[in-house]
Amino acid sequence: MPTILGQNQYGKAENRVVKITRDGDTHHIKDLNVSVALSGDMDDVHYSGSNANVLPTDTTKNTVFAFAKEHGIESAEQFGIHLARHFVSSQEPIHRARIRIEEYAWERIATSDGNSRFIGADEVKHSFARKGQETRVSQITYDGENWEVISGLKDLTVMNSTNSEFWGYVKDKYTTLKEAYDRILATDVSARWRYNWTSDEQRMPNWEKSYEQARKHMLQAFAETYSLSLQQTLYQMGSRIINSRSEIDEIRFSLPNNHHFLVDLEPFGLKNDNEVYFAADRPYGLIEATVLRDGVEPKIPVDMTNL
Ligand SMILES: O=c1[nH]c(=O)c2[nH]c(=O)[nH]c2[nH]1
Repeated sequence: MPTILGQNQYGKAENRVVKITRDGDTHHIKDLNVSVALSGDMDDVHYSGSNANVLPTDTTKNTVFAFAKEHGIESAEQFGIHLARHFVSSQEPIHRARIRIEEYAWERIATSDGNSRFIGADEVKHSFARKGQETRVSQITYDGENWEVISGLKDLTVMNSTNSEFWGYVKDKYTTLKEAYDRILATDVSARWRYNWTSDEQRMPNWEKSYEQARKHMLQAFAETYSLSLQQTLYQMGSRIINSRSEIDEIRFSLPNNHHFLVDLEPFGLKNDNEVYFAADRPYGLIEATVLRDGVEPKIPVDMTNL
């Protein structure tokens, strides 16, 4: 049966590019997921395997990262226009470029009043929470006598674009990680906290207020901790909640370390001055721990996935 080639397109999908623009100590984030699909004179590669007209998908990926540096990311639309025009105008066999972009929105984390290192600023200049992501969760257990209330949240994505280091760790023959003195620290917070209220219904906590306050303290601790490891930041987040909310005795975190790797732009003659990052989705470090009020028995399960 004779066959003919129908519609075809190719390119690199889901290039996760994060661009930090540093305006003094105020940072701005653009976080995009960019997919490139090119089409044109591509019969030969399908019919005979000749790659003579094929710009590698790897090159389309590099172009996305290089353009983030060269042209900046003013808007997703503007960035997509630059890319599409480039592929069609620079490659004779390419007649059509479709650039799809998802943009993840971030908002600045508000600072605490008083003893913050960022007094005077309403918002931390380099700390962000991703918009509209999180899910609030709770588990209520009652045995006819006593209550156990565990509340928390998951999928609250946060990022510090500076004030994070990681060095001084153990190095064995398999260690290749370079020490970092200014890295991005990003995680999807999953936290569960346990209330010490168990029975007196007249003295029940105000659940709405407690949730808002616990969330706020946790975010402020994330933003205000100069981090030497995600473990240290986790402990600060937990102890900030325990110290500021007397109704909460225990909190457990599961924090993926969402790695952001600086992209090597040297091959394109470009200097990457901590601006353009590849946001990797896996594998990721997973940092988990419980923070307790001193003297309290831990009760939140180690594995919180079903909680
Ligand atoms: O904050 C971190 N903690 C680690 O334990 C770790 N391990 C690693 O490779 N990177 C990091 N970062």
